[in-house]
Formats: sequence, C-alpha cells, structure tokens
Amino acid sequence: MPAAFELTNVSVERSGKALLDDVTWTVAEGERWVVLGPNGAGKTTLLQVIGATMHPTRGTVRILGEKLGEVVVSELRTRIGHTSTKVADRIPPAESVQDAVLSAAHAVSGRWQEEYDEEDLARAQQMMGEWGVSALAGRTFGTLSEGERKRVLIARALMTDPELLLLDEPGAGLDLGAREDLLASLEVLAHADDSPVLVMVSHHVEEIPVGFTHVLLMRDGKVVAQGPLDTTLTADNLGTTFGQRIQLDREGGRFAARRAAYGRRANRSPETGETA
Ligand SMILES: Nc1ncnc2c1ncn2[C@@H]1O[C@H](COP(=O)(O)OP(=O)(O)OP(=O)(O)O)[C@@H](O)[C@H]1O
Repeated sequence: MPAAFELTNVSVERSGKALLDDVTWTVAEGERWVVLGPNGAGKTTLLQVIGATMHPTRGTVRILGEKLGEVVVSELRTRIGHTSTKVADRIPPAESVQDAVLSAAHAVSGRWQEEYDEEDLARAQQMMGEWGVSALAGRTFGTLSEGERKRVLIARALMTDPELLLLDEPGAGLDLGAREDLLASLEVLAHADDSPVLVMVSHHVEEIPVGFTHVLLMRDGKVVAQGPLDTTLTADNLGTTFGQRIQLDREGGRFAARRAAYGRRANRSPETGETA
C-alpha cells in the first residue's frame, strides 16, 4: 500500500517548548488510525501538521505524495478533510447548516458570492443525508447542539471527497446516546471501501470505533508506541502514556479502560479477559 502520509523525525517548537519531539510515523492507504494521549501531549499539533496547516521546525513531511515546503498548501488542503473546534469556530453562527456544508466546495467558512452548481448542491445534500442532518439544513449553525455540530462538521469535511479525513476529538462533549450514534456512523465510514484514510484524535479508548485498525500513543510530544490496535493498544502502553496503571478490557471490538485496582495485574488479555 502506498503511504498516505509520512513524517520523518518531525519536531515542532514554539516559545522554546517542543510540542512535537522527533515524531516518525507512516500511514498507508486504507488504514484507520486513532491518536491517543493525555491533555497537552501534542495530538492537535500533530493533526495540524498532517492537515498542512502547520510547518514543522525540523524533519520531513510528505502528505498524499507531496512534500511540505515544496507544494502549494492551499491546493493540498483541498484534498484533506479536517474537523476540529478551530474549524467550527470559523463558521459564522448565522450560517445555515446547508451553507456550512456547501461552502466547503470553495474552502470558505462563510458563504458569500461564490458560485455553486447543481452538483455541489447534490453532494452537500447527500453528505447531510449520510450524516443524519438533512432535517437541520435550514437551521443556523450557531443554534446546533454539540452532537449536531459534530455531524455537520464531518459532512462538511467529506463534501470535497477528501483522500484524508482528520477528526480532532469528534466525541468530545457528546452525551452517551450522541456518542454511540456518532461511533456507529464512524464504524460505517471505517468499513467502507471508498472512505478516505482516517485519523481520529481522542482521549478515550471507549471512543475508538469498530473498524479502526491502528493506534498512535503520545505523551509530551513524543510517540510512546504505534502500530496495529490489536498488538499496540495494551494496558502497559496505555499506562506509560497516561502515567497510571491501567486495566484494559475489550468486548465486541470496543475498548474500555480504567485505573487498575491496587495490587492487581494491569494486563488483561483483550481476547479472553483473563489477567496475565
Ligand atoms: N504557540 C504555542 N506556544 C507554546 N506552547 C504551545 C503553543 N501551542 C500549543 N502549545 C502547547 O503545546 C502542547 C501541545 O498542545 P496540543 O494542543 O497539540 O496538545 P493536545 O494533545 O491536543 O492537548 P488536548 O488533549 O488538551 O487538546 C500544550 O502544552 C500546549 O499548551
């Protein structure tokens, strides 16, 4: 499989602080990754580098066959869908949901005088349908609940049929039902053959949709571990990432984690549930 993106010895420094510290990471087409780590680990910074909205201080970044520093980033960004609170903040509260999705076709956050054709409108309506927000098409973005907003942002991110989709904490702020609904939709996306490469940032293993294939664990700007979910998402690796002894359980492809009880062995087999 060709690489969707490739980071080699990437560091990002700001105000003398290493936000990313020597990160090397390759993601191939067809893979679905989750990036986990505590607050301040550098997850959002990492997504900004992959989304071509931040340049590294050191190292090499290749995204969708293009090398950062040698490519017109505005063109590269049209091939990448990105959802985050920053993207949400750029959408005017008075923008209709339909225009919030449609305007992605011109990579603008507020519809103004751009021209949209029938194809654009059909695509926006299809995306709103697939993400369950068609009934909200006429509502203003500023009046949406957090769960509705998250779905509209994903519909918008998929509007341009991107090759790479970056989801920064899509489950944050959602109630149990809204989270489970979103996970079910992401599970469908993860299993679809024509889906883009997916990279999702989260704080919680409970938010990993079934169908995701790989995990990257971060702490203090560094990679703690990376690789296939089955072998890399272990209690030991989570413990190192979050600085605690962790008990990890897995059932039906979903994960659950909590602090390990004192004296208990933290490593529980994800397959059998038995402690090792
Ligand atoms: N411009 C900057 N100057 C200095 N420090 C910064 C700058 N931008 C971010 N940071 C710091 O870099 C660290 C990594 O930030 P980042 O937002 O990438 O972490 P994160 O893992 O996404 O955190 P969270 O889970 O809380 O969203 C944080 O400690 C943050 O305060």
